[in-house]
Amino acid sequence: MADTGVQARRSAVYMLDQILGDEPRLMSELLAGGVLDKLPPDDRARAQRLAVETLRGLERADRLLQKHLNKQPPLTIRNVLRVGTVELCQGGAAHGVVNAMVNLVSSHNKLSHLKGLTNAVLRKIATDGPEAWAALRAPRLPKWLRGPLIEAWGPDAMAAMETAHFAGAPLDLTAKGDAKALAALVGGTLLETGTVRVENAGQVSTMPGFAEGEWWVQDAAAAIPVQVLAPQTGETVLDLCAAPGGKTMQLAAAGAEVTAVDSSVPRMVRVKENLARVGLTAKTLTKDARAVKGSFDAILLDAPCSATGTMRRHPDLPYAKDGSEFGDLIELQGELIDHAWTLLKPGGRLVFCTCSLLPDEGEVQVDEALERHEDMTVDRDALRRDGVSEDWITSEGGLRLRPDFWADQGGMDGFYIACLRKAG
Ligand SMILES: C[S@@+](CC[C@H](N)C(=O)[O-])C[C@H]1O[C@@H](n2cnc3c(N)ncnc32)[C@H](O)[C@@H]1O
Repeated sequence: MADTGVQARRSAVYMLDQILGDEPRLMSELLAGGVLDKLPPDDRARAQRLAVETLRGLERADRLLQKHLNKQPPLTIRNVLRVGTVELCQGGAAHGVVNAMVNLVSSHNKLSHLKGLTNAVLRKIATDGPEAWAALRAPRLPKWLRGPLIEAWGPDAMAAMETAHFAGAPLDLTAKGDAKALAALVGGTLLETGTVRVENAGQVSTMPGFAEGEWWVQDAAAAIPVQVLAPQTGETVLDLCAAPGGKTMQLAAAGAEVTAVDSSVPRMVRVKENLARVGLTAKTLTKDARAVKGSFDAILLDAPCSATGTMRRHPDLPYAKDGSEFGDLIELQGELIDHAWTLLKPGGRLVFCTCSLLPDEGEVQVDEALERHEDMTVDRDALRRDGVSEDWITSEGGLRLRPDFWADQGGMDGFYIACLRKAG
């Protein structure tokens, strides 16, 4: 019998039930908990793609669906309809999508009586949905996050960022060696900053050079902090908050003597696995960065943060979070900067970065750190790298990267990066 895709769709709906439910979970937590482990690899990829695409287009899907619903059905049926709507409006074959969704509902213990509704609504969407979909605005972020981001960057930038979130993200790779050779190997584009960008990539682990450890996945923006740090062969470099190790691998590939620290046991296992796959070495310490001792030539602090810069890759974040834990993270970031400063040799440099769009986790952190530390200055010259625009340099001397930058090349994650020099 032909694969009807019911299993992948059922798993996508289950993930959406969890992410959008009363006790919201992040997709990364669900995946780490093995939510898709029982599916064959193709279905796993399909389920994840369907859930991600549905979250990206959630507002559009809900707008189309509200025309056909007199009252809100239970969350699972809403998610069935949302997944079906997104598929239908993005070119899915009407017959296949509607049948799969009706089968999915028919086999549900408690909701099978809603198969008629599912059938009727999705048939209407199949008829008038695709044209209406294309005319709708790019989905907006939920208010709790939209407000602070408009305050920080203004309404036009917000709209551009929402367009970038809806567009999603290509696959970005960092080469262990020659980036030009990697671009040729994987059929990607070499960006000015040295990242290799691949459009419409398939399964990562089957791509050329993966098994040989010739590259790792890393967003173009996330590769810039290590370039700003500019590690030299033989320098002692402390990589604080290192897991899963993208920047650790960059530092080690540059020939630095790297000590990588992360407080998470399972995430540190991933650092070790990643280093082993690419054949690079670093000393690893699983502990709180605030308990680290020693003295280093250079330090990279990729602090835990809201991760709001990564929403084009993680569209679950604005739904699974509500900002309530951001205050604690902002406080921790300040503590981490202060402790890292005690570990830096005179004349050394600390690169502080976060994958956040909130100034409190970037520009404001640096402003406040400069007030606390008389021996700290900002090194603007360190930011002048190939592909890095002068326009991205902020008043206090950091680098502000946003998802709407490089829009014609596929965008980049949001990041903040600053290089802080200690007096010699
Ligand atoms: C943004 S991620 C780091 C990404 C990593 N640098 C990379 O490039 O792959 C932040 C990390 O900080 C770690 N973390 C959170 N609080 C920490 C603490 N107090 N000490 C050390 N690591 C911490 C988390 O476990 C998480 O792995």
